[in-house]
Amino acid sequence: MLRWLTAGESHGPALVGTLEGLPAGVEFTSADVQEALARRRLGYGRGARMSFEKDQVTLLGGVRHGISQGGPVAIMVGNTEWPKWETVMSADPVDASELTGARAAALTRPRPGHADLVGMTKYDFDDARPVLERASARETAARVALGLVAEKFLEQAAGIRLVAHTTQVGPVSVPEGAPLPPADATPQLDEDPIRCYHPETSARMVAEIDQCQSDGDTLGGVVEVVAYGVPVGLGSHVHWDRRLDSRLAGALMGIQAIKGVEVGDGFRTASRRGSQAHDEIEYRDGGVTRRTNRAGGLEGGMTNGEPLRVSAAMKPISTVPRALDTIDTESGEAAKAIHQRSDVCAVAPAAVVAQAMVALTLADALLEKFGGDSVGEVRRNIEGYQAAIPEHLR
Ligand SMILES: Cc1cc2nc3c(=O)[nH]c(=O)nc-3n(C[C@H](O)[C@H](O)[C@H](O)COP(=O)(O)O)c2cc1C
Ligand SMILES: C=C(O[C@@H]1CC(C(=O)O)=C[C@@H](OP(=O)(O)O)[C@H]1O)C(=O)O
Repeated sequence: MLRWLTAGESHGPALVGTLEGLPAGVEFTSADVQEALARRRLGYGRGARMSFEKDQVTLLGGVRHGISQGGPVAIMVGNTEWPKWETVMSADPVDASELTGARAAALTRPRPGHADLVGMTKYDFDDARPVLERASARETAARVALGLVAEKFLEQAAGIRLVAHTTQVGPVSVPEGAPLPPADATPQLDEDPIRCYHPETSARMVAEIDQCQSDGDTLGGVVEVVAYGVPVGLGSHVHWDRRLDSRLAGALMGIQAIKGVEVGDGFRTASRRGSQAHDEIEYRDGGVTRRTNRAGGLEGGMTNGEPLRVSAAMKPISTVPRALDTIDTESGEAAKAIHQRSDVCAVAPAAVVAQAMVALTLADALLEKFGGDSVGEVRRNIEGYQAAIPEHLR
């Protein structure tokens, strides 16, 4: 079983991620983690904070000389902006006279679409700061760090490769039937800053973001994660919480601002007839295959050997520059929501986060099916299982 936890606040000194249950022998370095974090920062529509703040990676435990040791992996993602926030976000008590300036003032105009108002009520705060600090998607940096480790494990133990792409920004979508990005795809971000791998659509998405920004508004969209080389039989049909589709949906819905998840063609299959919705099975090129992959590689809650495809729909960024109506919790009057700066569209970084969550979920399912305390043992277990599948069913 693989477990993961994160801790830390948006303007705290660092985020920390812990991954427990990772076998020994997974090769990765702090440079690999740093690279994954850099991918999460990029993407057209990100706000000013991304340009000056830097992530500083420290591998705190569970890895030695670039190889996992079997113990919990702990990764710290330091925040270079911490000195500016040291007093406001100090863990230890500070003298009230030290708390000065706009950052120290209580935030009493909760922003619609954020956790601010409900969090203040639920946790009994008269300031939204403690709520927004933890609700912020800055936390996804820790998940991406852990997801990179899970991805290395998947590739080294099972040859599984993941790629994530943007399929929709606001009303602009990649055309139906466009080819999936291949396993080794890396977008040229100067040509495709939205990570959609479809140049013509990418340009339209960028134009849509520009228009939205000049209108003082924000955008959401849809991302898809594809996993290639997943063995048959991860997950199970026997119980609801063992179905891999249910676990993937939960993992993706756990990302800030994700409001819907689709497996394969998802909602589109609801409008089709059965003959146009399912994937007929055939022998081709000496093996069993599906003629189409509308199911996204999952049947009965189990992987079927076809590329796994899961999509997540992101709502538009909640902090709208053309400030939305709210209330002031201190004065009890109507007010305009606070807006300092924010992303206009964060769909491209959400693709990187979605990839991390799918990697962690698949790594957990792989270990559940095959077990093993080292990468070599997991690999041998997969090979043994595959060798026992009758030839005419492979
Ligand atoms: C990668 C990423 C970046 C985000 N950046 C912002 C942002 O700059 N401003 C903002 O208001 N919301 C941003 N969000 C979304 C908020 O965190 C989210 O809307 C908020 O937590 C409430 O959403 P919920 O109701 O799904 O929790 C971002 C989300 C993600 C995944
Ligand atoms: C810092 C990150 O994203 C932040 C997520 C976020 C939010 O409300 O979720 C709001 C923005 O921060 P701020 O409100 O301080 O400008 C983003 O920059 C990050 O992804 O590393």
